[in-house]
Parts: sequence; structure tokens; C-alpha cells
Amino acid sequence: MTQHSSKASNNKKTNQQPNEQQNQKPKRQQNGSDKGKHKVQGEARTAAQGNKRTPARQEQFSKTKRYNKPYVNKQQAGGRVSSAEDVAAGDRIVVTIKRIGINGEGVGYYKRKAVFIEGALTDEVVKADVTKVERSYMQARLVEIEKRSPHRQEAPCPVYEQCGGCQMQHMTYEAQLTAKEEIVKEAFNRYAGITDLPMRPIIGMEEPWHYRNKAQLQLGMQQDQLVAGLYAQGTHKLIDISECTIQDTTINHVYKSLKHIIKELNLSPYEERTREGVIKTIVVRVARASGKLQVTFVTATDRLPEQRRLIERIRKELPDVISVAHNIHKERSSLIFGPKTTILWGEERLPETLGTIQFALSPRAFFQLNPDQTIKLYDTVKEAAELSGNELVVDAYCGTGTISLWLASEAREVRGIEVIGEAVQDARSNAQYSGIDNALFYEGHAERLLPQWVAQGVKPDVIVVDPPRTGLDAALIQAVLQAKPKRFVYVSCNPSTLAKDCKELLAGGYELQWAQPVDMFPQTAHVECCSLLVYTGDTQL
Ligand SMILES: C[S@@+](CC[C@H](N)C(=O)[O-])C[C@H]1O[C@@H](n2cnc3c(N)ncnc32)[C@H](O)[C@@H]1O
Repeated sequence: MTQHSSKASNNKKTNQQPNEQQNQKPKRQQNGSDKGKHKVQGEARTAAQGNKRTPARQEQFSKTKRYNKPYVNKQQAGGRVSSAEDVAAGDRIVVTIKRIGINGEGVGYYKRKAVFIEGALTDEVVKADVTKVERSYMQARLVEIEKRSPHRQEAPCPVYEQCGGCQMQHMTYEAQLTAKEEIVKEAFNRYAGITDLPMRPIIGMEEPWHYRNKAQLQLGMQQDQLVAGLYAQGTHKLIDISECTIQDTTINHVYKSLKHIIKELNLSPYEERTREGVIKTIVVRVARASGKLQVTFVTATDRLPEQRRLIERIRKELPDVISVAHNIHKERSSLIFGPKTTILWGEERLPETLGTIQFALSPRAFFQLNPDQTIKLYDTVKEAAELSGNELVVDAYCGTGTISLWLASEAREVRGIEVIGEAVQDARSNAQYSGIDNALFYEGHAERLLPQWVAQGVKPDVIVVDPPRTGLDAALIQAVLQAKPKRFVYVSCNPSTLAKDCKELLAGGYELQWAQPVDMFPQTAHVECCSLLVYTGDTQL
């Protein structure tokens, strides 16, 4: 397990979007995950937070990365301001950066008002032009670095500026890990009033590149070139990321070959503006255990022309591809997949192994994007659960059941709850595939099912939750406080909602034993955290 202290290598190129939301259209996005990995979504924009200007909302910021480009400021540096109240958009200010914010931006203070500056690093002194002034925070655009951080580096990815999928390539990996630890600490401080968080050093990667096992790239034409990539934010410009160095190298190789084959077979990419063409997206997934691949063509048309020749060429040129699927998606929507998928050739499901657990992944099935770190995360969950073989475990928000299956061999029974029916089906077949018969999966809302079970007298010994970025529903927290499982294991991709929910649990008699951040998405600002809360009956806070 690589802890933060171990120095990670930084000398490769990279780029790519972070956690992706399963099924999410390949647009440039700052999401927290993917994890709605059936995943997700800018933190500050959650419905739960509404329109109130919460501290989290203050961490919203413009995603444009223009600080390396020449910038002409209308108002020159002479336009000094004496108090934060006098500052207006266009003013140039000098700011010392104190920390990295949840979106990877530098956060400093000007006349005691928080300023968010994309591209600025901790301890740097920067000149920046104010772009937005709100009651309690400002945003500014980096113009010049007066004092440079030793952790600043040239972003290895050539399209880092345009793509926006990564937010931290301009800092060393060591600095990324430190920043992520600080993001977790800051969230607990701000939202739970905890200043002495029992946090373990973040678990990073030895080799923080080429970790993504799946890519879903949009197909398009750019200056007569076939491009597989993501749209630059707010534009119709596709950024080619078929050389992405966060993606598994095999995936990059497959995209390169597929572009070649598609061009030669005269298959056209779908053009959203004119509504002409065929192929919208190509989804490529690699099984890390075997190196075998699954390719899914998503088309705007019922038919995928040249199927026979396409498959022939794939079989010949890409022998590790064992499954070719076709998904029809005619609607304009932000989702990747349409409702209908057929297997054109090969296996129906891609076999994958995580530890000792076997999975069989259908083209649309959700699976964690960074398998190496997933194992470390799930082992941390297992350690927190401290199972002896006699426990009833509830795994709420279980997705395709991976945590449930990871724990099943050491528990009496595991009950997974998941709202998406298809994921529940996947969880059941994964259990079957792995020969696990003490993991049962229930379709429904965790905040409804768990309270029902508790009302019926079900007494879980351990509850594990892994909710979307919005965190836990109040009804679920109430059910936990009623059931009082000895151990409550909270896996979260959003430190802010994690801290807020922990505050409720601490007030209800739980004690926070430790928080373990895990870097699931190097080069991005996302941070996952597994926290162990133990019921003591003492109320804190
Ligand atoms: C962060 S993912 C966790 C996935 C899984 N634990 C894993 O590691 O692969 C959150 C999951 O919660 C599900 N979900 C969202 N809201 C839910 C709810 N109210 N009740 C149950 N599941 C929900 C999502 O569909 C998604 O699969």
C-alpha cells in the first residue's frame, strides 16, 4: 500500500477526465464521480444545497484554464483597492495562496475575503484579475506568479488546458496528495468543527498514470481528421484524447486502431448539429486481470453499417478484444447509452477479477475505474468492518455489489441496497459468478429500505455506506442512530457531505476512529475517503 510518504514518479504524460458518471456523455466535466461511478457531478451544485450561498457553493469556479495564455487586462496593476468591499471585476490583486480547494484551484484571501484562483498553488504569491465578486468570496484569473511553488510542474498532458478532465497536473504528485489530505481536513474542520481529525496518510499510487480501465469517447471530425475525445467545456470543439495518459495504454492503442479502421470502412461519426452520421461514442473497457477488452459502438442509427468487415478487422488487428457490442442511442441526451444493446460478436460479458472476486461485466455495467486503488479502498473497508464471520452487514448504495462481495466471506450475511435495478441484477450475477451465496441484493432507496428493516427489528452489526456526492439522507441517518450498529463505515467521494453527515452521527453517539483518504483519481481533484465510526453512546459536538 503506497502511503503519501512514498515518492511517486511524475515523469509521464497524462490527461483525462476524473471519476466519470457511468453513462455520462463524454463532455468535459468536473464531476465528483464518477461514482455515481454511476457517477456524478460538481459538488457545489447539489439540489440539497439549493440556491443558498453555502460555503461549498463558494468553491465553484470557472473551469477555464487560461492562465498560461497571454492575457490582456483592461485595468492595469495600478488600479489599487483598499478593502475587499471596493474590489470589482477587472481589478488586479496580489494574493498569497493558502490551500487547494475542492476543485483543485488555489484559495487565498484578499482583505479577508476568500479568492479562488485556478492554476495557483499553495504558498505561491500571484497577481490575478478579479473575474467575479460575491458577498463572501471572489474568483480571479491568474496573471503572473510572483513567488513560485517548488511543486509547480509543466502539465505533462499536451491538451491539459483544453480538456479540463484533470485539474492537478500542474502540481507534482506529492503536492496533489498533500492537497487532497488538506481538502479532507478542511471539510471536517468547516462542516463538523473537527480540528484534530484522526486522519491517516492518504493512500496514493506508485505509478499515478494510465489507471483508468474504461473510456467513453465521442467520435467526430475536426479539420478533416477523425477525432475520439471529449468536448471542451461550453463548446462544440472535440479535444482528441485518444493519447490520454490516465487511460490504460491498451485503451489508447485500441482507439488509435479503431479510428484507422473506421476511416477505411468509411463509417461516419454522428454530427449533433446536422443530425447526420452514425457513430456517436465508442466505449472501450479493459479487464486489468487479463488484458482482454470489450468494445461498444453507440450509434444514432438502428444499424451499424459494415458490421461484418468491422468485426473482421477488429478480430484481426485487435486480438485482445473479446466482445463487440452495439448500443442504439437515437435521442439527444446527456447519457452515453441508449436503451438497446446487442452483442455483435464474442462474449456477452467481460470477465474481470478483483482480488479473489470474479465479475462478469456487461457493456453498460458499472465497475470501478481504478481497480488497483479499488482493492486498497475495499481492504480499508474490510479492516474498518472488523468482521468475525457472525455479523449481519448492510451495504447501502451498493452499486453492482462490489463492497458486499468483498466482505461476504468474512460475514454471516451481507445485504446490499441499490436504487438502480440493472445494477442490482449485476450484483446478483456477480455473486453467482463468484459462488457467493450469503450476499443478497435489494432494489430500492436506502433511506426507505433501511428504516423499514430497522422498524421490523433487523439489527445490523455493521453498516457500510457509499452514497453519491450528495451524501446521506436524513432518514437513513435516523435509521442508523436507531439501529446503533457497532461499526459504521462511511465511504465517500465528497469530503464536505461526509463531514456534515459525520457531525450528525457524532451527535448521536458515534465516535470517529479514523478517516482514510484514498487517491482513486490521480491528476484530478477528486478524493475518496473511508471513515470508521464506532458506537460508544457518548455524544460529541
Ligand atoms: C458511489 S456509488 C457506490 C457504488 C459501489 N459501492 C461501488 O463501490 O462500486 C453510489 C451508488 O448509490 C446508488 N444510489 C443513489 N441513490 C441511492 C439511494 N437513494 N438508495 C440506494 N442507492 C442509491 C447509485 O446508483 C450508485 O450505484
